[in-house]
Amino acid sequence: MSAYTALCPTALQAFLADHAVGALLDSRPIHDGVENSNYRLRTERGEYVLTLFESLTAAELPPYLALMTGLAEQGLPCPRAVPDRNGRLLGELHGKPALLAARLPGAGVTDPAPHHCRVIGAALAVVHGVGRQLPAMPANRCDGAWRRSIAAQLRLPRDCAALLADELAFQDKQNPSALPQGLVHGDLFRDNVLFEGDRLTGLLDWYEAGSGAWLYDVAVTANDWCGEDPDRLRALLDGYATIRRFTDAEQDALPAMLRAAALRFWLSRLLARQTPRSGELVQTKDPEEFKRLLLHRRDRDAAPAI
Ligand SMILES: Nc1ncnc2c1ncn2[C@@H]1O[C@H](COP(=O)(O)OP(=O)(O)OP(=O)(O)O)[C@@H](O)[C@H]1O
Ligand SMILES: N[C@@H](CCO)C(=O)O
Repeated sequence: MSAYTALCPTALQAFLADHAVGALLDSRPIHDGVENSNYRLRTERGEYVLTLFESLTAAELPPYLALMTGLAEQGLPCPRAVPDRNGRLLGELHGKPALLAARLPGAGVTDPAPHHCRVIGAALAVVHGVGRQLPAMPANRCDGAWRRSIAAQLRLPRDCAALLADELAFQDKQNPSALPQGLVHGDLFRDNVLFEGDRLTGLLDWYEAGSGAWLYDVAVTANDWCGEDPDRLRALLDGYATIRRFTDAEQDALPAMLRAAALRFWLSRLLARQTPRSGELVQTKDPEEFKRLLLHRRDRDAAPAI
């Protein structure tokens, strides 16, 4: 669970008084997420999620809020911000940028069936298609320069350092910018997606979104949803391809891209473990999970084909 900032009831009441949501009936921290502080609120008018941004600043947030609004207007199940009485989407609470959004129905899927993987694959391809009609986002932050800068900050045992050096060298030889590009979510893990039964009801947490290779987004999503399970991976790729066919170059690049996506989260989780943040209720995620997956993706015999 992450709730870095504790909510003071008086400050929360004052914040909500600026929004036409009625009186607060209940508030509780949300047991998922590692980046921001999230609270589930129930008021006289309905259910909401309050996010206090712990890293992104008020100046950095507008493109992400515009993106979520644009996607929701195109019919995708993305959070809709509740404007305050002056029409502003972003407020401030405890000195942090604060966003009130309508709570979407459904719950995260921890053990997805191939069916869920097919649905999320197709949804991702829809996102990529819809993104073409929206203003371009800044470049995805987790590129080769980012990898190198994180790697330079890490203190690792010798075997991990050797694996990292070898993988960085391999990835430096790839050319993701030659692949089809556009909007990428960048973090479409299971805990950023809601399902109600078999129906997809929420695509959350767009704060890693950017412009980049669509195949990178497919690989990030596939690594978390499918792990080492080939049936889930097949289903996710098939689902995606029902909306947009992969190009020949993407088919060739998939094994390397799955490695790049595993490397990206191994690095960010290692950094989070090494530089813990203080807070009320803080969770970090296990870097070993992505080290294991990276080793699996490097195994030539296990290399998947589209
Ligand atoms: N609009 C919403 N409707 C329903 N649930 C939501 C909504 N926004 C957030 N949540 C819930 O809060 C959890 C955390 O939200 P979110 O993923 O945005 O937080 P985060 O700290 O940025 O997480 P991450 O670690 O993925 O970066 C989600 O997994 C989901 O359960
Ligand atoms: N989804 C990320 C955390 C947020 O970026 C992870 O599981 O490491």
